[in-house]
Amino acid sequence: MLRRFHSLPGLVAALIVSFMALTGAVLSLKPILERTAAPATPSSSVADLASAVLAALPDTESLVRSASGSITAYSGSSATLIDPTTGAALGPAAQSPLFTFFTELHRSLFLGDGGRIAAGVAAGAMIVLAISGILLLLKRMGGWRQLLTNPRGTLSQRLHVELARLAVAGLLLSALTGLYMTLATFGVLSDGVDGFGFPASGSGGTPAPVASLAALQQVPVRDLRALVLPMPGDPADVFTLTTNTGLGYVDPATGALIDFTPNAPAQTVYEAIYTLHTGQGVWWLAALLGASSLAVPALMLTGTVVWLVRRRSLPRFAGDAGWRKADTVILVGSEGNTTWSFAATLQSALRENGHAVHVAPMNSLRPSYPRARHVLVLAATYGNGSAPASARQFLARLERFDAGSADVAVLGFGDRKFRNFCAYAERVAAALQAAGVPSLLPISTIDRQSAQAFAQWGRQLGTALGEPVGLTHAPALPRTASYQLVSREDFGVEVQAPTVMLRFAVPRPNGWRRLFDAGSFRAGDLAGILPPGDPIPRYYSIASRRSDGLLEICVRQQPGGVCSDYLFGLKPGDSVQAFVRANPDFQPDRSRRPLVLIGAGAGVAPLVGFVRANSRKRPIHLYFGGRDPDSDFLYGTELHHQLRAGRLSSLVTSFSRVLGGRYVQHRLTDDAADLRRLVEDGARFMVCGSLAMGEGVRTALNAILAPMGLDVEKLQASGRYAEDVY
Ligand SMILES: Cc1cc2nc3c(=O)[nH]c(=O)nc-3n(C[C@H](O)[C@H](O)[C@H](O)COP(=O)(O)O)c2cc1C
Repeated sequence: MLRRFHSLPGLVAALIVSFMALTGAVLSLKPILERTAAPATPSSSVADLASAVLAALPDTESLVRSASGSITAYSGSSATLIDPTTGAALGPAAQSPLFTFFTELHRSLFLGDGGRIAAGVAAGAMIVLAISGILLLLKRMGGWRQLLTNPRGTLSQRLHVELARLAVAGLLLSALTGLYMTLATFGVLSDGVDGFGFPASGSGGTPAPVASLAALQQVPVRDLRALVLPMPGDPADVFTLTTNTGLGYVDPATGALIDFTPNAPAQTVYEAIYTLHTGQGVWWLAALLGASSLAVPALMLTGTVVWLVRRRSLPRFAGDAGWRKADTVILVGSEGNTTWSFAATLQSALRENGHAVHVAPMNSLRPSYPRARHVLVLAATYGNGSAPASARQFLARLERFDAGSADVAVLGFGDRKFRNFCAYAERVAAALQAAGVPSLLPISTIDRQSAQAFAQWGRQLGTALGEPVGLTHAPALPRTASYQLVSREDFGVEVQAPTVMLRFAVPRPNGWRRLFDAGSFRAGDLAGILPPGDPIPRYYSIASRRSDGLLEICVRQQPGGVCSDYLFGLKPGDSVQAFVRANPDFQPDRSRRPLVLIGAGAGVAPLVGFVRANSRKRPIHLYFGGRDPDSDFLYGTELHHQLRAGRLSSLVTSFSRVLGGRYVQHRLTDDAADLRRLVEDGARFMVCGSLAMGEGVRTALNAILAPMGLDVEKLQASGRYAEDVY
């Protein structure tokens, strides 16, 4: 919803908003130029100034002081620029035709009231864009604290975020004040100016010299806005004096101030808002507003690219029946998009059978589907059994769901090497059952995108529907790039734990392609590697950052492992097909509380990356498990260096193939008292390694935490325990 708010009015209003912003940016030059030519603020009085001007220009009818401090004397149709200190005439005052043109263009596009309304609508659109953008950013970065951290994603996404962060305050200010001024123009809000009352009449006495008039002597020139002189030959006429604080009249004979009316509060507000919008008299504000406005076309361009990329990444389904007409609804919970390709195969098989099919993300679950007889939910699982991106709102939406006469089948997609195999799909199936939605089929699961298992499920579905459903699925290849191996280091061969540290050069797309490049990554993210001839990627945790220019992973050779065998065979100069994938569930939080990192073998790779990035020197305690310090102590030299540099507070190692060898979980038990103290200080745990090691660590930590009334599950529920085990 938020995204739709940010993109739909965004694209529709982008052009007019950009136009308003660019004309506004031109106008912002005016206060800046005026500032460069600004006269010194004189300390003299209005009486002295008027007297000096009248001596030089006896026909002067009025004096006007601009927000930037320049003074103009008007007489009939002639306007003369005045030196505010001496009152001397400096020459004819000419309005810049450029600024006059742009002012009118910006206010009304030369279209009268219609243009003024369009300008107001553009201001409203800008407000919607700015606020929805801030909320999206908060969601994306994970809260206020993270708002200023480095953005992620494609170059266009990063540029969009960086520019928006710089410009949003100025743009919101321009838009809010612009909208206020439009509403004031049409009388919806008051500008506090109710027209002038009748000017008071003077005493009718003989006019005294202007320099001697007390009321004018008391007003310094810096407070003057305008002084209208009395008509010569009209003894009853008076001076009309407008100052920063109000409007009054001055008797030309006695110099007394008559009927001074202070500005109404609404006028003061209007004037403040006018200044905030135009930056008049405040050059640095004008510069800020102008610079923010210049960002708008760039935001429009990068925003459009972001929108196009997102659209391109969502699979398109030809012949979608729409949710109102569909008899079968397929809902997809996916993060890496592969489940969408299974949905496409299913959709086309059902359409061939004559079904009206609608396919949508699980997040788009509607309160009801009027004609649906079957709802088929295809859901992947992520992290610790959590929902993939396109399903995060599903369970909340389910509370308002009325299945009507439809029944439901859930198909889970996952990977058995994770502890919570298809756990999210199971949660969805349980929630549907609890909501009383009748079941078409019991839940089934697909391990590692198995096309055979999918075809088998198709046969079960066909039996339940009473029609053959042939699901022949050809997995779609993920979009990859070529990563060339720069160097490799081998470990653990002597202790039967061959592990290789591989460093690849990060490919940099050329020219405009960089805008679409999603190749940014940080330690803890995943490198998806495609072994030749195999469409299913294998994921490895990354130890480096994109800015290092290298993608570094550690791979343990698995007996019969297709991908690990392939990677072990690589020589420097060889290339692999790979892509990177964010792994937000396995990232250190931004707090300064202690971090306890536990890793064994190749699992230490992302943890070393977290230590490298610890420039704030947050307390980090690392437990490393291996077999023999002489053979598989990965990153041993570097970790000792990080200890000396203060990025690592303590390093505890544990080797299993040495005399009295032990596993890393045993070292945790040795340190139980210290660990409990760290937990009291709010420590967070991050564990990376094999499934068996992950289980051992859990068991040890549960025993350590028990006296505190805590366990790993509780820490996990409060976001203080993350694991990446396989
Ligand atoms: C970072 C990551 C975490 C995963 N966590 C789990 C998990 O906890 N349980 C599971 O069964 N599968 C897990 N998987 C496997 C995915 O669910 C599986 O590959 C699925 O087919 C991906 O579908 P998608 O590409 O549509 O998102 C994980 C995959 C990745 C990349």
